[in-house]
Amino acid sequence: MSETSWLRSSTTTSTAPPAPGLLHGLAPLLREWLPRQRWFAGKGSPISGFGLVSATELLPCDTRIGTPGLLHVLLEVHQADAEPDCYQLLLGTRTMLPPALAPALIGHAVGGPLDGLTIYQALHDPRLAGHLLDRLRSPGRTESLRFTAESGAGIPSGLAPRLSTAEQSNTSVIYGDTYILKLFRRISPGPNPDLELSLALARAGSQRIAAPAAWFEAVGIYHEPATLGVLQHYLPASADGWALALRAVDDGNDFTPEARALGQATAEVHAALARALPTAVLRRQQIEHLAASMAERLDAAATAVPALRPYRTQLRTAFHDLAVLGGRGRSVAAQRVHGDLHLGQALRTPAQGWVLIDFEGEPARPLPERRRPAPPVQDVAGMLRSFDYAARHRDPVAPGAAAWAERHRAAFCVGYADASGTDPRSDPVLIRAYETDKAVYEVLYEARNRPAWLPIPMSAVQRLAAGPDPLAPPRRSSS
Ligand SMILES: Nc1ncnc2c1ncn2[C@@H]1O[C@H](COP(=O)(O)OP(=O)(O)O)[C@@H](O)[C@H]1O
Ligand SMILES: O=P(O)(O)O[C@H]1O[C@H](CO)[C@@H](O[C@H]2O[C@H](CO)[C@@H](O)[C@H](O)[C@H]2O)[C@H](O)[C@H]1O
Repeated sequence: MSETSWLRSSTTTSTAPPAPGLLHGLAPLLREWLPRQRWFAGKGSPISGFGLVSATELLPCDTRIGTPGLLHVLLEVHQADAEPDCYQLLLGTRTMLPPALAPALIGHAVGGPLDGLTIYQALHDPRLAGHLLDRLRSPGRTESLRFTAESGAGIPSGLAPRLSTAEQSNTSVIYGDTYILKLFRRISPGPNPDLELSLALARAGSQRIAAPAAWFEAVGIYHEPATLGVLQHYLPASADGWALALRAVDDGNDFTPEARALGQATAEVHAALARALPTAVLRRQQIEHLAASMAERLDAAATAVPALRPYRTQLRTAFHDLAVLGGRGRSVAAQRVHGDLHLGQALRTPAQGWVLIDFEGEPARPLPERRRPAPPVQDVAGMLRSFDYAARHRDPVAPGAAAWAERHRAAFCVGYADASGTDPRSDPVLIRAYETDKAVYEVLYEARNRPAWLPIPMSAVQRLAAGPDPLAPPRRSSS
């Protein structure tokens, strides 16, 4: 027998339970390997157990001629004091006998031998990454995996794959500078907003996004399909806004025309989202609830980061003012938004100008919350924070940093107003609440991930705690 089918005795389908044998073999390998992966969100807490959600053999390993197998796994990871998270793995399987793992793949081994096979990260193997593209080109089901191509996508075969080297929370493969496949790592039931929003925008004719060409989902496992990966058009020769802004700061160049164009692009995306997807009007109760959730996030962040505590009382006034706004009968328009907009999420392209990517929202928030309509000022606040980050990335208290940030923040708002008719600064209570909420999130993010960067959001915390921005342009009455 030349074909080694791992799952011959244990194939998982939507109707059959996963075989414990497979999990038993994989568990010790994964316990070591998972915490070392950048996308693994549960670092710092030991893994207490695994649950196999599904295992699908997309390609059997042929031990006779030495061709690799491709195994798709959804795995529940249990850790103390937390709900289990579900992760998506794409595992390559190759025989231990010659021809063994190619030198280029050795660094990407997960472990083995397991049933005589070495297990490795499949997307590093061009043959397996190519097989996945082939699977996306031909719609249909393989057990609990459903592959869909956008009608008329016409995805060609044989595009050379390369793994993206970008710092990211998921894993992406670029195919011949034509497509980029993002494989989501942490999986939740329901449509991933990155697919949901970019598909809605593409179908509405927006040029401000990378249009999806194909995607795949897990079906029959949860109460609704879970998005697993999206193949989008690749934007060649693009540069991300963060890199461009840093260069402008370092070279002393004026970046305000780009900031203004980015404000216009953001407003265009918001307008298209409001047309394409459900909107809502937030009234007293919802606004008070919003303010209360922001205050809760502040409390949680202050518990985790002592540096925040001296500013807590003053920062709370931003959320109190928001609640008062609701109490006075003001309503706030809400719609689907990007949810985690910053300069790194904007690509400057030669053909389309600014394009926004990664509509997933803040990965730490639960999916239903990320899919809820929100005031579009949430994205504006994210981008305003990003200009402040760019100005202070070398030295948070550099002379001139505050002025650079203010000029570019203002240019972004002017651009937003050009395209939408409304300057976000005309709603100072709303924008201060959202900017405060974002700065608090960033304090926690930096404390956990990049402690050396903590002074950047802390400088914003000090500014926001001091009260409403004295440099703000004429305001509309908030009552
Ligand atoms: N359509 C695209 N064209 C070109 N580059 C892209 C495209 N989509 C993403 N990228 C690049 O990949 C990086 C990571 O993408 P992103 O969607 O932010 O991933 P993640 O959600 O995993 O962080 C981006 O910063 C960008 O450099
Ligand atoms: O990369 P993600 O989209 O997952 O976002 C997370 O990481 C970002 C950093 O990479 C972080 O953004 C913060 O740092 C940026 C500079 O590196 C800055 O431009 C952003 O304004 C600032 O918020 C983001 O908050 C976090 O969710």
